[in-house]
Amino acid sequence: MQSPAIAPSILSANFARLGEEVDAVLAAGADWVHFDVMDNHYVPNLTIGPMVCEALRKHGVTAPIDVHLMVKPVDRIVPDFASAGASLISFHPEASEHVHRTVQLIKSHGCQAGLVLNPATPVEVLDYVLDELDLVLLMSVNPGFGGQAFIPSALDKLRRVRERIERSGRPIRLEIDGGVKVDNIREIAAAGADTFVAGSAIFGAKDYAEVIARMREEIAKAGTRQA
Ligand SMILES: O=C(CO)[C@@H](O)[C@H](O)COP(=O)(O)O
Ligand SMILES: [Co+2]
Repeated sequence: MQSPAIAPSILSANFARLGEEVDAVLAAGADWVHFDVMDNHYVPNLTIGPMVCEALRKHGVTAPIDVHLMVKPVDRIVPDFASAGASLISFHPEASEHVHRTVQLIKSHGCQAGLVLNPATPVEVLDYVLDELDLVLLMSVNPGFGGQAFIPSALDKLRRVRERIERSGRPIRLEIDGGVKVDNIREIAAAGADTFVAGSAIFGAKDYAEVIARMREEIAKAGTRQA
């Protein structure tokens, strides 16, 4: 398993002060910046694009930017995000005509590639592409909005994907996204996640550092219990 990474979703940040919000959350101990891209077509919401990613890089953000594409079609926006400074680019298989080709496209632009599984997308979608991936992102809410409740069936799905990753023998990250809080992150980590997106739980708190520290403590407890 990879070392735990906490990736605050900027969907819940104050967009009027985005640069400061990202600086604050990284200073508070976050590892990555989770960047939710929505197109009002694949999902019923509209957010931010490559220009905002580039603006964060120009602002001085050096942490990995974890781009979660909820757009259809996917391929034509990939090069723009790569040039804008994305570190990882993940997409939903339902939004790509040719999943394997999109993975290769992302990697050919120098980014790490992830595939995102919606709550009702079966894990078998990974069967012929897992060996090409750097990350699997499991949605524990339906994509489109922050602040939704964690769907409990994601725990069993995490275990099933974790088994597949272990069998592959490759250092593939397993990321969970949606409804992650201090009070459920231990169970989520014990089920096999190593990368944790949290939007409302972090940006909705007064003290970002305190929430991130408590999340890390809970993740560490899951590790102790597994050992
Ligand atoms: O991709 C998405 C929603 O589609 C997420 O990244 C959310 O933004 C996570 O928000 P919380 O559930 O943690 O508030
Ligand atoms: Co997301």
